[in-house]
Amino acid sequence: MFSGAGRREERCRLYLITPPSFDPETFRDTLAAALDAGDVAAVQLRLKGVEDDAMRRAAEALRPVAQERGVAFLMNDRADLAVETGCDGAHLGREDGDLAAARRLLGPDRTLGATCHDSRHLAMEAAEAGADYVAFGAFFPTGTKPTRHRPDPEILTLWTETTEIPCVAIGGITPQNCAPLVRAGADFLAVVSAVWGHPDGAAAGVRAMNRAIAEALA
Ligand SMILES: Cc1ncc(COP(=O)(O)OP(=O)(O)O)c(N)n1
Ligand SMILES: Cc1nc(C(=O)O)sc1CCOP(=O)(O)O
Ligand SMILES: [Mg+2]
Repeated sequence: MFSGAGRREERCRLYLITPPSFDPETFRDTLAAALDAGDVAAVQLRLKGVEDDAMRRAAEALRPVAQERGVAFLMNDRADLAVETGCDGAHLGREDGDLAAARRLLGPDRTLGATCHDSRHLAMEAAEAGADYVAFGAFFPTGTKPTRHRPDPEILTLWTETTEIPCVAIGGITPQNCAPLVRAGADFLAVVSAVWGHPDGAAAGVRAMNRAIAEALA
């Protein structure tokens, strides 16, 4: 999905991150409905401040829903748990351990993603350490988590012009504001609220994001 420098896709795809809290058994159906509604490249399991067993249970419930549909399933923060629970990869931030060590743990075939805030320097270091994609953000204010960095969309253009490693844009992205990021070259848009918080449900959220991406590229 993300792996393989030199194989960037010519389109921009949706990357879903799970809501801040949910019941895995109930959320399984919500996730299935969202993934059946349109094009989604990846799902990230992001649960903060919970025990490892809660992450394991959530992965066990949700991973098959994604993988059965050909959607990559990534674990946030933890490369070790990603391997243990059969995830397709892990996303690590600056506080989540050494990227090169995570690369070794994940092996060559699983995906490694890295948070790079507003810094091309961090992104270049991440790519050198073996990241399959780099994530820039937060592009817009978000209520999902506190953020300190506000990159200009131009960072996406500068990145895509100079490297083959795909880039993810994140932070406050909605159907209404995503066009500049898509046009600047984001390979993926990562969202939480735009889909799980959509007033007409998550499936409508996926359809709205897909439509907005397509319109931005038309
Ligand atoms: C795709 C993607 N990009 C950025 C993040 C943020 O990671 P991090 O900085 O480690 O913050 P937390 O998500 O762990 O709170 C992400 N998770 N996914
Ligand atoms: C998990 C996360 N990381 C960010 C970063 O800037 O690194 S912003 C963010 C939250 C994204 O949620 P929403 O789509 O609801 O704004
Ligand atoms: Mg993290």
